Amino acid sequence: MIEAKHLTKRIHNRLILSNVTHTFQTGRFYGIIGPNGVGKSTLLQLLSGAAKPTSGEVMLAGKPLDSYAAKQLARKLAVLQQGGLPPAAFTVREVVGMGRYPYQNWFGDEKNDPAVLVDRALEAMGLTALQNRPLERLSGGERQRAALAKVMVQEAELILLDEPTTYLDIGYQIHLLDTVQAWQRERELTVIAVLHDLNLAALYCDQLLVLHEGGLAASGPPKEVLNESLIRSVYGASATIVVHPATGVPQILLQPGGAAPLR
Ligand SMILES: Nc1ncnc2c1ncn2[C@@H]1O[C@H](COP(=O)(O)OP(=O)(O)OP(=O)(O)O)[C@@H](O)[C@H]1O
Repeated sequence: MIEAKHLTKRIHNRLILSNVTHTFQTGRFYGIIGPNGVGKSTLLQLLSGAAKPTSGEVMLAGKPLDSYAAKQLARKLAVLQQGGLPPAAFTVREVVGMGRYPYQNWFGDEKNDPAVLVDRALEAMGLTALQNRPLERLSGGERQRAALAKVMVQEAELILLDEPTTYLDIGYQIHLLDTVQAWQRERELTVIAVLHDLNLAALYCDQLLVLHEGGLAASGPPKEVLNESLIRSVYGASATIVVHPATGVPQILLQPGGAAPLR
């Protein structure tokens, strides 16, 4: 369980987040949604410890986040950064193997051979054939899949994903989220993902948190949270909500010409 307690974040004296409080329960899939620049990545950075709140605190398994040593924290939580991995000369296999660093000693060795784990993650992400190719010679989507494979081998119980479907075509978007969901359910992981695609968010998340004007505008299951007036007030867009015929979750049909002037 991870708790955001009264988190406030100012950047260069500008208030980005104000008094955000939420408890993320173990074994659930959360989506953080909201318009561009509202503070979704900032909230994820506060939850991962990559940034410090101006006030408030994050509690992980009942202890303040900053009481964890770096490697200890990396065994508990893994992060997929926005934009994934930079192009680099390391091979896909080497980069995915780097996800094991929290378990390695000074010499880069660990007790058990991680090769099987790396093989499994490469296979799950459809990267087996590309494993010896340097990252700099992959497409954006392939690099994004490598980034997720690296997160998988980290074997953390809390997974923070910042726009994980960026660069992916619709086939790989579904494949990636299916993989994350199967893995989350099998191991009772907690997943917190920043998602822009509200339809994907409704399909995969148990709970949605809607950020608007520095705070939580709404939170709850997609069926309770996603409605036409929320889409209009938060995004300034006109939408029609329909019920997905197979899953029963809300899906959004956008209406051309229905946008408010840019904020
Ligand atoms: N290092 C920084 N210096 C100055 N402003 C920053 C910095 N990092 C973020 N911000 C500002 O903080 C606000 C929140 O940024 P954040 O990246 O959290 O938004 P977001 O909701 O994830 O946006 P997007 O959907 O566009 O990715 C933005 O207005 C951004 O310009």
